[in-house]
Amino acid sequence: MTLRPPLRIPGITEIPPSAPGMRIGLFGGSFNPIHDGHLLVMEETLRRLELDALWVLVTPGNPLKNNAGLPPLDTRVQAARARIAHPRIRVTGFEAAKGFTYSWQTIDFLTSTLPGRRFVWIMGADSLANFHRWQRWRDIAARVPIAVYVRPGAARRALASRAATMLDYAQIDEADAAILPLCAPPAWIYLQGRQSSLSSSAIRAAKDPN
Ligand SMILES: Nc1ncnc2c1ncn2[C@@H]1O[C@H](COP(=O)(O)OP(=O)(O)OP(=O)(O)O)[C@@H](O)[C@H]1O
Ligand SMILES: O=C(O)c1ccc[n+]([C@@H]2O[C@H](COP(=O)([O-])O)[C@@H](O)[C@H]2O)c1
Repeated sequence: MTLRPPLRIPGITEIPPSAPGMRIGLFGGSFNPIHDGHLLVMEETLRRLELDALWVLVTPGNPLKNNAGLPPLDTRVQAARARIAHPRIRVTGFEAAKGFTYSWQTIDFLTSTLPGRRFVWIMGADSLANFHRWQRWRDIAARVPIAVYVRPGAARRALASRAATMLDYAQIDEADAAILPLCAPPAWIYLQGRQSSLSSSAIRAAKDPN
């Protein structure tokens, strides 16, 4: 297992409270910076998957991205908290405290140490398009249901992707979104709905055109 040096920051890297039976969405991201597209995905998945909680997992660094220039974890966590005013959403950087690099590590840890929770991994359609490049992506799909939210410009690539094709048999109907957290994995859903064309990279480029 690849580990980073653990980074514990009080108030930033704790795991949110939970109880058996809770339906908990896990929404990982760099959030550099957080924007309304992220908030849209959170609102829609909370409502349509009938989640009790949504944990925003601010990553210490996406292993497939060049993370030079990525602001510190606590800066991104605090900025996300400042933008989110929802009683069921918690923002945490706990992956850093565990030294995790890959999402399978996070999912393996949460599902084994917090039994009985109904975890669902949430991602935008652009992430599904690259999901087959994630380390142990098949293990992730075998461990938790996955909700994919539509993103402008990514739909075709996402639905034709290697992961979507290989998991075709496990896709459930959009109308059944509310039962996704109860489904035995592999199970995934593609959610259409309100869309946002915002991206963190466009926001960064607008701020610093050089
Ligand atoms: N506008 C959007 N619509 C749907 N999903 C989104 C949108 N923006 C981000 N996401 C999803 O949110 C998660 C976190 O994304 P991330 O923090 O990398 O933002 P980003 O805007 O994609 O950043 P960047 O442009 O730097 O790649 C990912 O699963 C991504 O697919
Ligand atoms: O585990 C992997 O191999 C992996 C590869 C790419 C992205 N991820 C995770 O996907 C989430 C979205 O990342 P990002 O940078 O697109 O916001 C975040 O939680 C990353 O850690 C995970």
